[in-house]
Amino acid sequence: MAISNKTTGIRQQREQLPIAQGKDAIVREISTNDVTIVLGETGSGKTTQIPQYLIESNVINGRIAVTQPRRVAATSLAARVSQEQGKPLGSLVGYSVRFDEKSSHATRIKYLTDGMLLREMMSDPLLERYSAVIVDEAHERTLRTDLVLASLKTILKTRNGDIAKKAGKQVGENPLKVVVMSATLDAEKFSLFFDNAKTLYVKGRQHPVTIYYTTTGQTDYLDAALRTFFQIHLDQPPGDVLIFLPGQEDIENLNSSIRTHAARLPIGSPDIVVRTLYASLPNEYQSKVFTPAPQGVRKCILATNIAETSITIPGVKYVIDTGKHKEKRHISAAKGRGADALLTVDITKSSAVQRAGRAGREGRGFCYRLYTEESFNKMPLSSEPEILRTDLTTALLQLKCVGQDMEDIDFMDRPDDVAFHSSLQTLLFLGALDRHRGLTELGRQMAAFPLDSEYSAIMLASISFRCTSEILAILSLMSASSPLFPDSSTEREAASEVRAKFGHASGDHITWLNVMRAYDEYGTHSADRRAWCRANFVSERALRDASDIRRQLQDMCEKVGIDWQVSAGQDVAPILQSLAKGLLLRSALLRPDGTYKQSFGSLEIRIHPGSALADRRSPAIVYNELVTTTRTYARGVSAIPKAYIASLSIPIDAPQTT
Ligand SMILES: Nc1ncnc2c1ncn2[C@@H]1O[C@H](COP(=O)(O)OP(=O)(O)OP(=O)(O)O)[C@@H](O)[C@H]1O
Repeated sequence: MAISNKTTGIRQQREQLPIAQGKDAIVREISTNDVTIVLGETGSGKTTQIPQYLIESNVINGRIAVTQPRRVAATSLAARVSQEQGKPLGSLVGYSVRFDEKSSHATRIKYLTDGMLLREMMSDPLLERYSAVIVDEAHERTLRTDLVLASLKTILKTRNGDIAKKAGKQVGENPLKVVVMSATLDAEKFSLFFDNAKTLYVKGRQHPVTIYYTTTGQTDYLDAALRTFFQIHLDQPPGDVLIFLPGQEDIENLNSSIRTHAARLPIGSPDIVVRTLYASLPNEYQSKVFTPAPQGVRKCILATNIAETSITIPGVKYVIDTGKHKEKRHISAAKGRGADALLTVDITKSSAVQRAGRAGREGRGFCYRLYTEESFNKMPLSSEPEILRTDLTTALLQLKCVGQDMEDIDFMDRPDDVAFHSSLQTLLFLGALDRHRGLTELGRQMAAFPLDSEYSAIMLASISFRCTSEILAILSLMSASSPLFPDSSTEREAASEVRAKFGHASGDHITWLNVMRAYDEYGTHSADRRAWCRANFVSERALRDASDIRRQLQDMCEKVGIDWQVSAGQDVAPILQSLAKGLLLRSALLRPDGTYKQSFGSLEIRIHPGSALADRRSPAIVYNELVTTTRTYARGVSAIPKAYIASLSIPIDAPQTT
């Protein structure tokens, strides 16, 4: 029968993974140590197998959390492991990512983003609902991974160590096991951080991956990727191709070049289907990359580094690695607020190894590195931890809510004082902390929403300004994964004419609200809505995504007793007041030359050309974000009365310590 064949097939696959040989040793070590570091080659079976071994061998009788830096990894791993267990997704094996969860009381293995685990700590500071936490892909050192690692170190002391003893609790009553995993981490550093934790090495990879390098450096990585893809397509046996590119724009460009070239191939050449995968693509589109191509068709997946770790895309035999990725860097201003810059930079050795590891998961694989072997050898092992180059405001607030102070926490790498101080000021200004750095009731309410602190502050301000319905629509669009107005250059002119009817003199936020209102009124029939979006050059994806997010925020409001239906009608003043409450530290004043200067910082800013306010001179503005390319641009901009800024007393000095 088909089902039992499938089950036998999966069982055999599990048994053939390199990790299967070390199963007993792994189980034994984890059962005897509080913390274990597991280092094993990509594809050896760490992420899918270790949680199952721990459950199957009864070493862990409670629940296991397995963290992932990215949501697509969490959801696809949960799907795979429930299939291996022969159980529906959300029963024995589940997942939890922001705005999406599939788990139940029966769930024993939960794959979740590290951000979601931090969120769970707010209601369960010692993570007592878990008997084991597995931190996967720890080499990535995302901000949240570092926060999870630091928190686990504190939790271990309470649940397993001295503090439990002192509190009169029997040590071992509900001890926690921690496993830290990766294919490419600096095991010694992690082991030292966890008081000389035991390191296990899983030997061997399932299938060999042959690596090719270019003989000279490539100046145009898009052109090189295009040529390499067609060489594979025309000369190599069947197998899907995964191409790593820095960002969405490159993905879209290469997508259209591949389509154009494919149309010109000689008759009889195999067909090509192109799929894309990047963070701002909504879930349902992301999961399309996992659907097999029809027989005889070669699938080409264009992805950013979100496909770099943890995931297995069935069918992928060839990987093309451009050697580039985008990295967010926080540029600190000499005084006050800085800006985030998204830069295209060379990848690290860890990334190169992980990328190659996406081939060879089901059979022999091939990786074409579009750089020289010498460049590879010169790459640093891993990138600078995110905690050293990012804004810390929301992290700081979350830690406060679980009773931890960033100053007292033992981090693997400590953020510098400037970044720390600027985040403290933001929280003080938003009213989340008092002058003694104590958490306020408002701060606790802010942290309860899965939004950045500034956005939560806007949300809570809307209650007193009586415009929660409108603010929820705006915040949902601000949190949606793709932009409302896609910037396709071919349609730019036509688009701007049509969109003008939604435009509002105050700027982008009310313009977005107008679009969402029109979309809401247009009815619920999905074909009609799609046609309406196309005719108006707005992204249906963004609106659908925003509608989902709004529904979840509405549910959360209901849970905490906020009436989300309160509306300001056509009056925009309360909406702008609420926005200003959260965004005032992101405000700027017009200068005579038409540029802007931050009100609480020293950066010179221009309004992004895609903004509704691009051609206007508004005396004072607030913005969602700053993006630095050759210049610094404000995106998501609204004009506000200058008096809002002047009237505020900003506690700009260092907060007092007690
Ligand atoms: N969705 C899937 N479809 C088919 N095979 C899969 C799938 N997920 C995993 N596998 C198989 O299981 C193997 C082990 O995957 P797993 O994610 O556990 O490896 P890993 O050691 O954690 O690797 P990495 O560090 O690259 O994440 C893969 O190489 C592949 O053969």
